[in-house]
Amino acid sequence: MKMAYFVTGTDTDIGKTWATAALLHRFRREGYSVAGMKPVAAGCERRGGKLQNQDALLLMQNASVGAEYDLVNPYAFEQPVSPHLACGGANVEPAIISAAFGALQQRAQVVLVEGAGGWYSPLSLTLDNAGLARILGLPVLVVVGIRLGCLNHARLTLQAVAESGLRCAGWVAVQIVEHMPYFAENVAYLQAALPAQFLGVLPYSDAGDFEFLSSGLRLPT
Ligand SMILES: Nc1ncnc2c1ncn2[C@@H]1O[C@H](COP(=O)(O)OP(=O)(O)OP(=O)(O)O)[C@@H](O)[C@H]1O
Ligand SMILES: C[C@H](N)[C@H](N)CCCCCC(=O)O
Ligand SMILES: [Mg+2]
Repeated sequence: MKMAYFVTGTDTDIGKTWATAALLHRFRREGYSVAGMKPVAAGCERRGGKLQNQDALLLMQNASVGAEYDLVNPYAFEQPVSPHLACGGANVEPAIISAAFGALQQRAQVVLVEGAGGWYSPLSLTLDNAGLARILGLPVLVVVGIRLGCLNHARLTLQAVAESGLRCAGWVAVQIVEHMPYFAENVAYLQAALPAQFLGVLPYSDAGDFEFLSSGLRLPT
């Protein structure tokens, strides 16, 4: 059986990549072969003459199948700004992303596709995360970085996903702030407020041991 999800979040820098890496391990623990994808990345370094992005490299490190860099991250832009600016007017072709996604699906039973920024963040001058998720036709996982302001961002994101006509298959709370006052109460509020399955908490960690961090997560259904 093939499964795939589009991973979005309440903002940039709130734990999407960490949650995606942990979920890759969670699926691996159930015996699935897994791959991650970061179709559009802004904020890349040149390695061996090629632009590469840390999120894409982290997803590759935590996958169970091998894949060429360009399949995991077909669009790599240098500047760490919104992709519609970083792309310098270059076209982001959904067909290229769909083809790379299809190739990953040939290799792995589970493919997790990490967006850039949040649900309505642009990926180019003509495409945003919501549009790409619709083109790929994937159920959506929402990562909520638990910090002040996230209750509003999380509810807005779930509403926007529903308006896009896509199913939200679950949400993950990431403890991105080590000592967040009322952390548990904020998570409890979201469990009651969000119309989607709660997949659990990714606890705060200095280490980034994704196998260990994934142990408290449920698989989406
Ligand atoms: N559970 C955690 N514990 C401690 N720090 C974390 C945790 N999750 C994420 N972080 C920190 O927050 C930073 C941002 O997380 P992450 O890279 O997953 O965000 P993102 O939402 O994927 O960002 P982007 O929009 O750039 O893709 C990480 O580099 C890491 O340092
Ligand atoms: C550079 C950063 N880390 C992300 N990759 C891009 C975030 C884009 C956010 C755009 C926005 O919604 O304002
Ligand atoms: Mg990321």
